[in-house]
Amino acid sequence: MGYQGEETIFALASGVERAAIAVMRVSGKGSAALLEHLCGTLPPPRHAGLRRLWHNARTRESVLDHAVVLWFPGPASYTGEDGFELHLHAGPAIIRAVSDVLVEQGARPAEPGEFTRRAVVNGRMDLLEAEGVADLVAAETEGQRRQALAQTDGALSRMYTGWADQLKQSLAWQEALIDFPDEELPPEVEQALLSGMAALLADMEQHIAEGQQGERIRSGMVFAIAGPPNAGKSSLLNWLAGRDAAIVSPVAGTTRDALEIVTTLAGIRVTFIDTAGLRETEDAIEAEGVRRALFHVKQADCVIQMFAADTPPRTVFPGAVLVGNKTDCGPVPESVDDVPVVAVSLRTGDGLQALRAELESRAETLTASSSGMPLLTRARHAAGVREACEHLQAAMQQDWPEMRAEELRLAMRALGRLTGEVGVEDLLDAIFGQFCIGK
Ligand SMILES: Nc1nc2c(ncn2[C@@H]2O[C@H](COP(=O)(O)OP(=O)(O)OP(=O)(O)O)[C@@H](O)[C@H]2O)c(=O)[nH]1
Ligand SMILES: [K+]
Ligand SMILES: [Mg+2]
Repeated sequence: MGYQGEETIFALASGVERAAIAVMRVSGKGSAALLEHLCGTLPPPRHAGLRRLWHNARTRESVLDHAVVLWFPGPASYTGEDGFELHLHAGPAIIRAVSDVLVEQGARPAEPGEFTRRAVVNGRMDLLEAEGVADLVAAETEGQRRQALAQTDGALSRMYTGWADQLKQSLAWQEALIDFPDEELPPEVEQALLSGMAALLADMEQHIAEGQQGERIRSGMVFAIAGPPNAGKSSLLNWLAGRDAAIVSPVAGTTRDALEIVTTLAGIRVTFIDTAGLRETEDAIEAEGVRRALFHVKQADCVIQMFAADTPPRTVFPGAVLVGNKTDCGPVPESVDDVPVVAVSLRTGDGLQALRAELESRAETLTASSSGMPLLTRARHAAGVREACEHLQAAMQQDWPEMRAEELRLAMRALGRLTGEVGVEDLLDAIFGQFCIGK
């Protein structure tokens, strides 16, 4: 603790859009001197004070603004360093004038994510929590907000740290087995060691298996609408979008290019893709459309398979939501291949509420954690846990005690890299480069 960034950095922490107030954030060694230069006396720590900001408070040279000032002495600050905030009137000329004084006095504009990076370097948060901050700032949906907030609160960090502790415990036992001849330790120790490792491995594997769910919440998911021509796929897309996004016509083969709309379903960001009607065709362009439709069916998190009342499908795509359209024209079968059919009419609105409920429940199922464990949210996490799993597996298969201990150490290191405890210098640039300036 007590680390002070040699360079004092500043950035506008509020957005660039027109607003009443702009928050200028400053952090680093020179903060106290800078704030005194601007407003004379420091307000009490973490208490808002109304101050005149001067070009130079000592000489009382030209007032820049009247501002609310907050003084955050380290180490109990966001970055762990001394820092302060100025709540300025948000006029561009004021922001420029204050920035100019800060630069004159030796501060420099912050790089993207530099405040949070300093917070990590100073031990105020770990890497996972920092990634949570980035996700929280970017969150657009309720699901993203909830997940990012949990990660910022350390839910994922605590789980990984707990796993690393269990590995450390196993390692301690393993080393005891190495150090003491086997007569002195009861055989149950070896047994307990192995069953502990097996239980941990099962948890990790479950976590990886649920990995997609967290990534789906974070980046959203894709529902592809597919089925034969004239089933009403484009009509469904327009209903979901609440506007005439796609061309609807009685001509079979109207849709060629896949068309996307983005909306929120049960708090999850969902992209719906309308695709070309699936059929054999001589038309080269339509054939390309069909090829793309099949590509989207394969890639999607969920397929909405549509058909018109009079032409039910012979086979159902795996996991599809089956929708029978045009109930106004005739009866729709209750199920196909034991898969229940949601019967609707996009013309009359019949069944659409039930369809929305079904789609929402799909969105929830596809993003739920069945184990109750916090979900991993990035490919980086999946790769790290997978690596830890591989070493743990290798440890369990090892008969040679020293090698087993080494595999346990490697598994611990893989988890340590996730929270940023070990060897992450190279990771920092990659992670913080994606932040916005001012965070
Ligand atoms: N009677 C009736 N007609 C419908 C209904 N839904 C859609 N239609 C009509 O069916 C025709 C085809 O609808 P589209 O939405 O273009 O069907 P599509 O599946 O996108 O067709 P392609 O893009 O050619 O594959 C249009 O004339 C729609 O107005 C419905 O519930 N009842
Ligand atoms: K059509
Ligand atoms: Mg269409």
